[in-house]
Amino acid sequence: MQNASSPAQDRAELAGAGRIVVKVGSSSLTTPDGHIDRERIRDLADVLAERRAAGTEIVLVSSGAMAAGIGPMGLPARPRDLATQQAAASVGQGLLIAHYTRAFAGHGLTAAQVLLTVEDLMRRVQHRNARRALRRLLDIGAVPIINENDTVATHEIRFGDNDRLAALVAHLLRADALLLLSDVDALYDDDPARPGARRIARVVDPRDLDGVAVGSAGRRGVGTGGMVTKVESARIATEAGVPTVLTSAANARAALAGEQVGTLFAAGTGRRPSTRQLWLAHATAGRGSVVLDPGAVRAVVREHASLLPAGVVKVEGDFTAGDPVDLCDEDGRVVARGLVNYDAAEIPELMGRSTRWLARELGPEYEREIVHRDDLVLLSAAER
Ligand SMILES: Nc1ncnc2c1ncn2[C@@H]1O[C@H](COP(=O)(O)OP(=O)(O)O)[C@@H](O)[C@H]1O
Ligand SMILES: N[C@@H](CCC(=O)OP(=O)(O)O)C(=O)O
Repeated sequence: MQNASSPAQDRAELAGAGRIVVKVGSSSLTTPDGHIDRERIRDLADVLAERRAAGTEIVLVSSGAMAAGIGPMGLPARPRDLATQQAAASVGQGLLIAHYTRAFAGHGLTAAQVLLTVEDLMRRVQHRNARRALRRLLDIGAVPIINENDTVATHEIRFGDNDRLAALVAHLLRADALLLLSDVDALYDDDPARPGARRIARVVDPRDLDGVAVGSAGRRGVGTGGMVTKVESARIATEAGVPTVLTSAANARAALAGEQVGTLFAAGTGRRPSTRQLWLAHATAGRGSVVLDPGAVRAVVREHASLLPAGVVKVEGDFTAGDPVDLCDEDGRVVARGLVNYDAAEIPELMGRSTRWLARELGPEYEREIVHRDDLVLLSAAER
């Protein structure tokens, strides 16, 4: 995606933004022994309230639930098993919101907890619900504080990290900017702990990151995705037209003022993809795959057609209808991802058959596509 703006213009967009999504990581909110760092929460609320008072709508995506549950539950470290993680998040989330509520109330602002699941952004009806509720909260002047609903999320159905969730929320709400706050002041070209690592001030094209050592979570061990998910988040947001700044929580005020801190990822200028397409492309993994013959690859990639049973030659994996699956060519390259309309076990019987034949022999419900074009996104390999 092209971008012709200058560094100063990009920063000015942040300074003048009318609606900003701010994401803050666990490492910036909790102490090493697994408790909430009250001072950091107060500092963050001060900065955001200042900006709110200047008329900007603020949506906060806050991590830290699980990290904040570690101390109160008497755990020695971040738990490894899912059930204890869910329990810790449940304990920590309540405490986190209590602290935010108090800190924002000090500025006359109402904090509002919003817990989202993958389904809330994926499915059409829930998606509209989520957007309507968030918009209403902004209308009444509240500060929505979003987190993933960790207590009910399992490995199979979760965003997994709030960096990408924040980008999807920025897209959902058509935000003017996304601010990612971490414990590191910028993206560096190498692990920032290494001598000689240099700050990257501006990223205009994904190719600007060629050769950059984008590493995983920091030493504290409470963050989840490290720089990988932050860079991915910035990619999702900028593809959706939302400029993104990555910096430390300590630099939040300067970043919001448009100062040249952290790393700025400039927004693309292409057509905005749907949240569903963004989600499919960036936040899901295929639960299996279907292999397409060359004609079907052409139809899907070049003509943006739905995938019909006639073009499928093979099925792999054990998915059920509604799951994301990879669409591969006969050389095994993934060309697209989509939400499948059949269980894996049903497809062999349908492969190579025309929809008309299927409807006549098996009934009208078999006239449906394997993947409908609205539920399908091309992946970069196909677009090259
Ligand atoms: N190239 C890089 N530039 C900056 N930080 C990096 C890089 N590679 C890895 N990191 C690490 O990523 C960490 C931030 O990720 P994480 O711990 O998940 O934070 P958060 O809890 O804020 O989401 C930093 O503390 C840093 O050690
Ligand atoms: N939803 C999880 C946070 C997941 C996450 O992305 O954490 P982080 O990498 O610290 O932003 C929690 O509140 O514990």
